[in-house]
Amino acid sequence: MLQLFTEKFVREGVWMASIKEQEQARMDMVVTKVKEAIAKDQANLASVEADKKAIQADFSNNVRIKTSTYSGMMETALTVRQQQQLLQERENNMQQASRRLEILEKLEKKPYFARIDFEEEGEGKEEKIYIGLGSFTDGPDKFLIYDWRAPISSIYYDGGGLGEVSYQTPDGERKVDLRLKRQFMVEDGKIKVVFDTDETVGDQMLLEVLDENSDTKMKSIVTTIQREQNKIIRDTSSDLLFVQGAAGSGKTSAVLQRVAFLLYRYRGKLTSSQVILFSPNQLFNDYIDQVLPELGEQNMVQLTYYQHVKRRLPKLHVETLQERFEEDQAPLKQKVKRLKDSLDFFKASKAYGAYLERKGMRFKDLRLGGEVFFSKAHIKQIYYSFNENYHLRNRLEATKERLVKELNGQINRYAKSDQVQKAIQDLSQEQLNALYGDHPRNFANGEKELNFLGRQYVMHAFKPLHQAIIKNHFLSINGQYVHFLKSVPALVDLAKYDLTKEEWQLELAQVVADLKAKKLALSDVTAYLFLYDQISGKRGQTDIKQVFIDEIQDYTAYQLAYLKEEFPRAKFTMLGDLNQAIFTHENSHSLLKELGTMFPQDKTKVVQLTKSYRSTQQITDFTKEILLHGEAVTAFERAGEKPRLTTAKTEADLIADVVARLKQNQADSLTTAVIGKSLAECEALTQALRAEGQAVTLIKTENQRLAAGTIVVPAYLAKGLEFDAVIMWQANAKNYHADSDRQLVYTICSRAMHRLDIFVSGQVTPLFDRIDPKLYELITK
Ligand SMILES: Nc1ncnc2c1ncn2[C@@H]1O[C@H](COP(=O)(O)OP(=O)(O)OP(=O)(O)O)[C@@H](O)[C@H]1O
Repeated sequence: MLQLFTEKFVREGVWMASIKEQEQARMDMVVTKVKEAIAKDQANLASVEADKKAIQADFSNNVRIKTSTYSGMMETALTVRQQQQLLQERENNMQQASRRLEILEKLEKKPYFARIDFEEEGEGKEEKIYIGLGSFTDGPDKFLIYDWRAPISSIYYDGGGLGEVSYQTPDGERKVDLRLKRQFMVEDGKIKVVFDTDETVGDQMLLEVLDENSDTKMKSIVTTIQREQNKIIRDTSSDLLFVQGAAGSGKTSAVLQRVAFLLYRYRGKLTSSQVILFSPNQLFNDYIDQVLPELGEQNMVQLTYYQHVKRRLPKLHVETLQERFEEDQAPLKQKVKRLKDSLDFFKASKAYGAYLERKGMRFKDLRLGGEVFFSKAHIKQIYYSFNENYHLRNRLEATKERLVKELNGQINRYAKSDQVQKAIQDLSQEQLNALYGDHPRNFANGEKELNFLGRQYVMHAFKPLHQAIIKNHFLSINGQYVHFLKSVPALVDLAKYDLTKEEWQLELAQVVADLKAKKLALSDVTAYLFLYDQISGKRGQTDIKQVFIDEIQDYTAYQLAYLKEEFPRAKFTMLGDLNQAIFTHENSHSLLKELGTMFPQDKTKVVQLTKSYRSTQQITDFTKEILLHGEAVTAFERAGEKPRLTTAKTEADLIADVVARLKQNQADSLTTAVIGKSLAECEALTQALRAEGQAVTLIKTENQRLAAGTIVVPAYLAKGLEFDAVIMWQANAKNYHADSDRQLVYTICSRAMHRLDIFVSGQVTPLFDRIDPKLYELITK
């Protein structure tokens, strides 16, 4: 029997070896052609560049600037325009050519990673295609490589076994009989390993990829996209695509692949600057910024919600990530936050906006030199003098127009006044020249000239006032926001949020004090901006076509509703794990419900990802038990060590063990992140580790870069990241006791790919009580 098996393996081994040879021969042929194409493209690029230089040289040598006559000026303008167009055309060609060249250079190293053989229904002949990062042809329609985003490539990812499968084309669904699915691991044009997929070796390649070590930059998953991830990547029909996925299930990876897919699918109609990705923090932005370039695409716009709002409020201190995380929330604050974060509060903001169309606007006097020029009562009277067809935007515009008109009237009146006329007589020649400016000095008579100078003089003096009108300085946004908060009891049922009117008054006093100190909590910022947008009639950014929001569980319904108003033409992809809500806690579970009311049902798709790829089976089995409903999470079968929980009486007793662990990890070539709860705790630990001779980098703010080697990082900055080994520092009952800490503990532990250690002095967090002791190793010091 054993002999039979051995023979079978030897036979298969020999067979695979000859397949590898054949495939390598084909790959060599393709690489040669890619090289030829590179040489051709380089020559092309050089000639376009030379062409561009020639146009520039021609321009500076031959264009004579003629400004003495009108026709001369027109002629010059036309020539300049023509030259600019020529240059622009060359510039576009160059950009396209260099992008193509970049892809070809990638293809030279790794032409493709998969082959599929299939027969299309009704075609009667078998086809075989190779799939890589970009398409490459050898003559019209002779594809040597298919782009992974081409419709047909989908069947490689849609997986399962061989046999009948279907794929979507822009013209509808097509069926094929899939006969072979072959994967290649390639380095520098050489095939290292070939896998033929059948029932027995389904995920061999994935296993190899997941076994690799972490990096300070995220990598693309193009070679091993899984079926459920493929659905997310290729969806084109939803206005809202909501991806709920376990930690490490590939949400971020899939969504970055999706951006690349959409840029390909809508080439010419969608550019990377029309795609925005909101990330949890700046560190994460930095972590993922190589994925799209690796896929041969340009990065989309990437920012955090904080950056997005903060840049509009430069003069206010907006609560930072750290403040938000580390503040101790009193029960009243929590109730208030629940209300302010809700869709009810958003609706109240809208209702208040509608109310302002009739009354309630707050204005500030417009002053000049300390004197009231336009009083707030006057401005208010103008504002509400327009009929009810005027909405807030038109009302504001019309008010400004009226104020400018009145200002002009005043300017004319002042210009003729004796006071001004006298002032002009006293001006020096230099000051007069400044008043004339570029204006021709051929006045019909002296009076006209004096009038002109008078106007100029007054206009100059009134300029700050004019600016103040244009810049809406007569609006009182702080006063208006406070007024809105005062009106809230009439707009929302406070009892629904378990709040009394007295409690709301307390909150109001707090916001007033905050605004005086030029501060704003994050839960007020969005409502504040939205109010300003309504009053000023700011239009949404209609050019943005795709908005991606990662770690959606940390957003509030209010913020999402606001983003939807801001990007009215965009389709949304939101991804998150309601089990990792570290800022919004229990609210996160109602988020999905609230989202459901914001988008049309038939245009909303919810996809669940339950398989976790990041961690070994042992780590995933452990981390999912931290959750109350973790049973839905399944581990990808990759074996590793059990997580280890080390306890000691005092913190000092633990340091030596942490150091020993770090050394072991280094010896095993594993990069470690030590994750603590607060920044203060991380700072203290960093010092202790450094005193023991460990070179560690402390990540203090999100604006830092992820360094190679061991890092110490507070939990709220570890979102979305992953590390070979994680040391959770001080998982004690003091740090993590409430049920609401569960999600944070889960987030920390689920950052580990290959090894997880937990250190505790004092009492272990009760959140571990429910974990089966068989799932970890307990070491008591
Ligand atoms: N199809 C895949 N092929 C290869 N690797 C994958 C695949 N899917 C996920 N991974 C890997 O699993 C890890 C986790 O992926 P990712 O960070 O995208 O997950 P996530 O769902 O966003 O996680 P979290 O919510 O915990 O931040 C990454 O290392 C990623 O490369």
